[in-house]
Order: sequence, then structure tokens, then C-alpha cells
Amino acid sequence: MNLLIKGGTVVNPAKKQHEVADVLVKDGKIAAIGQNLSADGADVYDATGLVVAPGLIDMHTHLREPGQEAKEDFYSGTQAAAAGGFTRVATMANTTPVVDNAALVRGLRKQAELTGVVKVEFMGAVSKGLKGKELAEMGDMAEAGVVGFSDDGHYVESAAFMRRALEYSSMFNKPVIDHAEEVTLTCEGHMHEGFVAYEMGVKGRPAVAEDMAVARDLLLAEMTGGHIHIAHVSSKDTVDQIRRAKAKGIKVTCEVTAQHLAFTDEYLREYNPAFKMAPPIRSEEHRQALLAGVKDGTIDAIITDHAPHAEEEKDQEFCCAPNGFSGLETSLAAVLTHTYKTGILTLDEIVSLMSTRPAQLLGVEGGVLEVGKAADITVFSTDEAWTVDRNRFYTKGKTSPFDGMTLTGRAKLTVVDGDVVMKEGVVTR
Ligand SMILES: NC(=O)N[C@@H](CC(=O)O)C(=O)O
Repeated sequence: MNLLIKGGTVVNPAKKQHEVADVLVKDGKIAAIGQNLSADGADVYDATGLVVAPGLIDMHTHLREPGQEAKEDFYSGTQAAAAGGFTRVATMANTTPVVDNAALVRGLRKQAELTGVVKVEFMGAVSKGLKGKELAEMGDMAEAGVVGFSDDGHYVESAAFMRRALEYSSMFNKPVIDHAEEVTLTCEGHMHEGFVAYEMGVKGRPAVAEDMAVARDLLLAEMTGGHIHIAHVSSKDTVDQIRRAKAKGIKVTCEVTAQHLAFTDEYLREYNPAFKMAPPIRSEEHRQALLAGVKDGTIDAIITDHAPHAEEEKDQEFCCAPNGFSGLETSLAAVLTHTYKTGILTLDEIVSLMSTRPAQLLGVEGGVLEVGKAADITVFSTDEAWTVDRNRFYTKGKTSPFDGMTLTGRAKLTVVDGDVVMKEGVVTR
């Protein structure tokens, strides 16, 4: 079925294009982008007043398959992705078993192709079992198609081990995605260490735990020439360090979550476990530094860190609840609400941070609307106000700090290889 997306504002930063135009999709590919296009028999989607962008790409998500399907599986997780406007997601290796060998990568890729609603990429673990002792099958996994290596959820504690990981990964031209939290400083904490945590009587995780971990790994990246990608940056000093490291020519990139751009630790005062995550939401000073980092290009990508948990796990007393929540269905809206509506980021910057740069960092197709390329497209509104209702989520993990909040902006149409997989909030697969 061919598709004509008519009258939307095409925001296509990779081509420096920002104009009202039609997009014609034929046989799964983009056939034309231009004025007054028509096509006999094509389905027509009226995108007047909406943004037409290259499909959003989330480079940091947890689909929980294999082994934790009570939290999420490829089907439910990619339905959530489609609902949120994502056409491709990269899923992390902290599953059961851990994705640390090529046989598993090959099997999971097949499974995700069968049951996934959007495209799925895989991160391979850095260490076997995420234990930080023996290198995982990095070379074999690279051959099997992983897009990067990460022990996400765990900091690689041994500097010597991280050195080796950076050396090996550079042989395959893939980044090491670094969950940078020095564990001896974070292991007993449940939120950002600061004034709010003191008042609440909750043990904190200081920002310096991240800063220290990042400092070590920037030095190792410089020494080895490997590509370090700092996951979910949350602290001011980390942003400053990465800015300086980039200026120095160190091969470093980084990402921030939508929730770290939206919230501060003031939101935790009611001990709501929905706001509990790793790294923690920090104070306004840190949030402002993150916003400055996305604005000046220090931060390369905005991610969801979609980390679904079963209801009975998350719905516990604050200090017992696990870290993380489901972000795929709210991230675009949160970013539009807290950066576009507030005049901080332009639409071109947002599309670049949520599509173009992630495609480049993962080394995958996408991030651009171009004739002849796969028709992965996201159409979204920048001004539709809606109230988040967790009961309407496609993800199995219903916990969200955005639940009940009114956000402005929303994905309206998600197209993968020319197929409409979500229309007006309804996933069609
Ligand atoms: N980001 C989170 O808060 N949670 C992640 C793991 C992690 O990165 O700690 C998860 O897998 O649940």
C-alpha cells in the first residue's frame, strides 16, 4: 500500500530541510518529497499543522527479552515504541540470560524480526554476565550485528577491564556505552544526594559518583583511542568534562534522558517510586546544565531509558522499589513540553537529537528523509495537549512519573518501511 503524507512541515535536519511539503511513500521506500504530490490509489494522511520527521530512534531501551517477559517483551515493547513515535530502538543487554554471546544475538534478532512492531537493534554486554571479570564475545557479537557494547545497569568497576573493552571495541568500530556510576558511592543510595534527600531522610547517590566514573573513562578513552559513549548523563560536572574532552579531540559522545530534562529531585518529595531511577533525577542546577549541554551540542542524543518493571516490583515502599520506569510512550511529548515549548530547543535540534544523531551513533540506516531510502517516518503534533494515562500504555510496565500530567505534543503517525504501525495513538499491529 502506498502512502501520501500531505501538507506537513518536513523537519529533516540531515538535509537542512525545514519546509511544508508532501512525502510520498511507495513500496516501503520514500519515493518523493515535494510540493503538491499526488499518487493514484495511495492512502492519504493529512499532516496539515503537523511535523513530518525521520523516524525517531531510541538508542537506549530495555525490552527485557529474554527472561523478564513479565516486565516486557519484544512485542509489547515495540508496540510502546510505535505508540511513542519510535521506528527503531536499541535494547540493552541486562536480560536473563545476559546478551553476551553471538548465538544469543542471532536468535534474538530473528525473534525481534518476527514479533517486533518496529526495528530492534541489540547492544552486546561488555563482560560475561555483566560481572566485569571476563570480556564478552565482543568480536563475535559485532559480526552478529550488535550496535555497541554495554554493561548498562552496572558500572565496569575495574579500570584495567574498561581499558581492554575500549581497545577491543575500537577494533570493531563500535562504542562502549558506559553506565558511569562509581558503585561504592551509590550502592546504598536511592535518590540524588542533596538538600531534598536530607529533608526526606533518604540516603543519596552523589553527583560526584558519576563525575568520578566519567573522569576515569575519559582518560581511558584518550589513552586507548576507543569510543566511549556516556549513558544517561545526569550531572553538571559530567557535562563540563565531556565538553572539554570533545574540544580536546577525545572520542566521546553522550546521551541524556527525557526525564532528566523534565524533572528535579523536588518531584520526589512524595516518595513516589515512579521517580526513582539510575542515575537519579538531580537538582535544578544539574537540570539546567543538561539543557545547556543539549543546546550547545555537548550532548548528542536524547533517549528514553525505557526501563519497565512489573507492577508488584515497582509498587513498593520507596527504598525497596527498583530503578527505572517505562519511557517510550512519553519521551517525545516530555521533550516537546520541556524543551520546545519552553523555547530552549528548536524542532530541528530535537529531531537531530532523537533521530539523526542516534542513527549515526548506532551506525544504522535512518535519521534522514531521503528519496530511495526506507520509509521510516514519524509524524507528530507540537501543540496537542493530552493527559498521560498509564492504563492506556502499550508497555507492560505501567509505572510512569508522567502519569496524570498534561504534556503538549504527541506522536500521531509512525511508519516503518512504509507500513503504518501507529495512527492517532492506536498501534495497528
Ligand atoms: N535506568 C534504570 O533506572 N534502570 C535500568 C538499569 C539501570 O540503568 O540502572 C533497568 O534495567 O531497569
